[in-house]
Amino acid sequence: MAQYRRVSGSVGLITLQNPPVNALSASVRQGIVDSVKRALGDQKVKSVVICGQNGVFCGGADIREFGRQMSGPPLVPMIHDIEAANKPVVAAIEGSALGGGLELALGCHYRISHSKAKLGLPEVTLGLLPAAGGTQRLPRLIGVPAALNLITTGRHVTAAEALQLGILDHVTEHNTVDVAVKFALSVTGESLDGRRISSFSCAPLSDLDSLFEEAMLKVRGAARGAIAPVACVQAVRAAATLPYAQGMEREKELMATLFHSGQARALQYFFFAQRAVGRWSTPSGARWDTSQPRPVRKAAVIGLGTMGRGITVALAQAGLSVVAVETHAKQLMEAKKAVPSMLKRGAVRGGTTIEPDSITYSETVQAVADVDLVIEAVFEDMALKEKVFQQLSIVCKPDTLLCTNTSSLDVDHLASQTRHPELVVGMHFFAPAHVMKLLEVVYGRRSSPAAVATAMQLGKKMGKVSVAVGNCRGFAGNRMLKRYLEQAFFLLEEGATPELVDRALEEFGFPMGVFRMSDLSGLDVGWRVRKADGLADTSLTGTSARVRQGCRYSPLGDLLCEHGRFGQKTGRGWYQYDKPGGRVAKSDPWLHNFLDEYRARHGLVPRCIDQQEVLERCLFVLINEGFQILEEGIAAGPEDIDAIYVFGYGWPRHRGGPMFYADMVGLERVVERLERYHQAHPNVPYLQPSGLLRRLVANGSPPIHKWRNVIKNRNSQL
Ligand SMILES: CCCCCC/C=C/CC(=O)SCCNC(=O)CCNC(=O)[C@H](O)C(C)(C)COP(=O)(O)OP(=O)(O)OC[C@H]1O[C@@H](n2cnc3c(N)ncnc32)[C@H](O)[C@@H]1OP(=O)(O)O
Repeated sequence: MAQYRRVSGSVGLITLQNPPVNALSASVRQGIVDSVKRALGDQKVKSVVICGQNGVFCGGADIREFGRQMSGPPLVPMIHDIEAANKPVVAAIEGSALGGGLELALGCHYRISHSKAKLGLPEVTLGLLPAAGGTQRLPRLIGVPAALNLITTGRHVTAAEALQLGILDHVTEHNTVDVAVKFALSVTGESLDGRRISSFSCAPLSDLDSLFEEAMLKVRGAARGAIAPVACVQAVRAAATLPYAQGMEREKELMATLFHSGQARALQYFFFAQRAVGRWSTPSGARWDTSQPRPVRKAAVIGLGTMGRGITVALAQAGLSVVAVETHAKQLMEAKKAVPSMLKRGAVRGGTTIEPDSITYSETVQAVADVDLVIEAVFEDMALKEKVFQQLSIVCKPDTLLCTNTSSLDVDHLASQTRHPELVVGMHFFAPAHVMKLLEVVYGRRSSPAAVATAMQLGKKMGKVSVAVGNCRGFAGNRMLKRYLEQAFFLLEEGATPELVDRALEEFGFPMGVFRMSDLSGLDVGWRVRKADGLADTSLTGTSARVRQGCRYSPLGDLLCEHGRFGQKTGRGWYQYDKPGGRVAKSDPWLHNFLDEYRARHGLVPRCIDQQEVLERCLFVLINEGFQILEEGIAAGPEDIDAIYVFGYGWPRHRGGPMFYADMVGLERVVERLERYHQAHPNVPYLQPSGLLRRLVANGSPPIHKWRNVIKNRNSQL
């Protein structure tokens, strides 16, 4: 709703009231319409101020209303009537003016903002465009290039930048509503002719066609198949080339195609999913709202390889004082050079400064005696990690939280090496650790609720999306990835090429297909893990070469490594590169020959494989593992898995995440295809639909937001 009152004798003050962000729900829109009518009809009122309660102007349209039957007054005529008013209307912006909130402000005659406010049109991130006149008013106000940038990226700008761009008329450090009321009094009676943005023309540009061509190329390149950025460019083009009324028609048309699209549904689901992962819970009953995080002021990182350096930077950027430990003198020396320059680059990007003395370096573990939390990031070797945890348990304060950055090893086993296993959790970062948004927080059997809460909160402080997951081989992300990789190898055995598989996945929206990705991260990484697991044994011949533990196995990756092909670093992998460290993947005749010979050796007759099979085999098996993970309680809900895949593995956000994608495709279809592939490949057990997936189908395939009920019912019967 909106509250209306008269202040300072002649100013009608309209306050939007819909906590927490004063989103423009039906009742808020009705409140605005009623209040504006009242203010304009009251002779004592000479000017109007619109603000939001609790220090937030408006977070935009109420996203929760989108999937439902829309009711209440529509935004476009509401904003039109404000702009057409014959009394000055001033927007008093505090906190955020986003989406429909900024569009409302653009309909006002003046905009005054607090210096700490953020403004933007983030609709594109929800699969939409600013359809309440935003695409037509903003270019008229600030020019086409700047408006294109804001509308196609959805980025939030500070009040200072908004003032510079011309979005704001004034920025204040004081009480914004008081300043706006005084300002409203001062402009009473002045002409509003030059204040209605819809009456402006866009500033002329010499070569409009090439500007829009370039913009289109840029968004298509970055969008990976997302349709909203393209529609945003088309709508801004309408602003630049058509009169306002026709531009508004075009905006409406384009919005109509986006509003009910699967991409908009996916992106809006993902908006809430990201926030849902913060409300974590574990099967033992620990929860985000009942667990108290411990304060962490000083942290340590053990091991300054690539991951350790990134983690050190992330901690320092979060304002912690960090002890960085590396026992190898050469590695320590290199880290001492690399970390400050990573910090410097980060500071340039983020416009911040980090005190270089917030990091101290040491060659001995003894240096961590007084820290609140340690993150171990040594080489992925259990014996080495065991030793580090034994040492830490002796050296650290008894209440120091001990975390491991392992990507797959057993957190419970590491906890058992310490005196306080309840203080041990996994903090699985993704490379580069100071850049990637994802953090898997892995709780062990004995991890205390406070330990989980502390790691989750520290992740948030570092700007990460922290997802709590249980302890199992590979946790959630890598466990699912293993199934995806296996299928990709099997497809090569059956006749596919790396190029075909990668093209299918890239057209789906992944930034890189599985083989290009493996070349980038290094084929030796997986080889080492498979060797440690006793899988990589290329001395086996005949049928046993392609079977391990009774299941189908492909030694293709192991064979490539034996040929010294580790990917980009060696200049050869699934593709060839112009030199070791080269980045541009080129098709490699050697590899195709190698695949032909391999198939012939094993009596495999290559067949034609289409993109649909690639997607179904690779993605459905990954999704199936996701259901298994949900069933086992390793992840608490589908949102956790989706956040992991979007933030850590390049799953295209406009497809919502693997679990949302399964919901979109239809669970029956996923089961049907998995069963078919399992029949064709009976020695691949992971193609068999998981129990939870089958149960959901048996329960009528409820929508994704109801899956937790099915999981809960199952667990309560155990
Ligand atoms: C057919 C024609 C139809 C025309 C329709 C007109 C279209 C208009 C387009 C829009 O306006 S779309 C909405 C655009 N706005 C946004 O994208 C802003 C989204 N919100 C944010 O970015 C942030 O929430 C914030 C405003 C910057 C605040 O951030 P903060 O970190 O302080 O809090 P959060 O944890 O993010 O949010 C708190 C709480 O509020 C919920 N929420 C936030 N914004 C909205 C919203 N616009 N609608 C509904 N709910 C919103 C958020 O989900 C959190 O609740 P939860 O329970 O924890 O999920």
